[in-house]
Amino acid sequence: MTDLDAVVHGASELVVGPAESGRDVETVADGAVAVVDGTVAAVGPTDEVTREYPPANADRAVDAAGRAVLPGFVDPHTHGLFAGDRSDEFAAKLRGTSYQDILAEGGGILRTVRAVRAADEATLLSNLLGHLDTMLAHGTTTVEVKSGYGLDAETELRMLRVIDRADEAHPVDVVPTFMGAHAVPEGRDADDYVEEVVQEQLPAVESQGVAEFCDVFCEEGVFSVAQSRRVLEAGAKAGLTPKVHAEELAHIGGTQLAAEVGATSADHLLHATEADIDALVEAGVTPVLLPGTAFGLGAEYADAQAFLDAGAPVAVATDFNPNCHSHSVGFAMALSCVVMRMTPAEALVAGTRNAALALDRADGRGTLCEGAPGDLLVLDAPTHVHVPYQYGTNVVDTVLTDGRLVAEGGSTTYQ
Ligand SMILES: N=CN[C@@H](CCC(=O)O)C(=O)O
Ligand SMILES: [Zn+2]
Repeated sequence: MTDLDAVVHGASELVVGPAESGRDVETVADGAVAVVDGTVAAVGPTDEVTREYPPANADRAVDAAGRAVLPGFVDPHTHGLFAGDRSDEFAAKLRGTSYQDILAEGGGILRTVRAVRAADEATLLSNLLGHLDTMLAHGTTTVEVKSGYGLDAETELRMLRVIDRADEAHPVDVVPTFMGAHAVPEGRDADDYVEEVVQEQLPAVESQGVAEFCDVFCEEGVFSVAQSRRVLEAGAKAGLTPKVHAEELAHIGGTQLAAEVGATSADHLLHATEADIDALVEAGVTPVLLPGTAFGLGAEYADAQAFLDAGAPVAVATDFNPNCHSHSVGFAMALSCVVMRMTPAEALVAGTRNAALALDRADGRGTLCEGAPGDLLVLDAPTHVHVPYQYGTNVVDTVLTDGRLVAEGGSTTYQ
């Protein structure tokens, strides 16, 4: 027996997914979508879809009433599990203190590490679930969450366990990434710590089966290309797919490394060169741009146009973390348009289908094509353009995951 979970109909604009060019979106006017057993069963004009799937027969019928319907947002880069408060660093950065200075003085990531080590599992879980609620109300239906605020086997595993429990408990689909190589712990030598990650942390993560990706902060003054390669190759042997934080604060070669190790994504890329971009495209690595981070740091932005012109499937993410406290993919899309000069359609594809590529999801996620997960949004606006156009406003009204209503009017509704 199949179950007609939901029929959403009467959309002024139903965004199915990227158009063939990859730089535009395919839309249906007066569109509808039917979700059966958690999966999109039909999309098309309202009269056709509702003839086959009458709203009266659905567990949930939603009259979009002239508003836009989009695929749920996918956020492929966050450090969304943390404890403590770093708002004072925001103020210090505004007065001119650099991110690196804060880190060198034991602040930044290292400060969050101290707070996370001191937090119990229940506190961490409650923190993460709270952030997931906010993300969901802003339209995120799939999110990647990294460990990396433990920097020892015990705390890294605690973080990954919490990420797994949050995935079980929450309607947002949570993708776990191990990032033991997020910073060098205080008082430790980087080479020595890399060996701890490889010989102690990775085997523990592998034995618990609690992570899908392995990420590393390949950055001047953090982990060199050689150290990052060591971690990513050991991660791959442990069954974890590589991801790389590359060329964020300086250009040191993380992008070429991402291409060499066949990473799923290379992220940040503020200082990537033309040769780097070509290498990523050649190797099929998805570039993930994080304009919210550049915004918060007052830094230069990645050259989105160069990536788009090279034919790269540009993805955007929030990089939600204590240094970039934005839960909103819509805000990242607004910055993508206003600052990186992407079109609203390019920004939407970047925050949906391409973001799913950055998480190796080949199940149609980030689109509303037949067979895709029934994760979708009804905006309080007539077209997708309103997501970046109404920057600073949450234009997401209704959220369904797997065809189930989970948020409405800015609040979650699941139990
Ligand atoms: N750059 C490294 N990691 C994070 C920042 C984490 C933090 O400052 O706590 C990022 O991607 O922006
Ligand atoms: Zn990051």
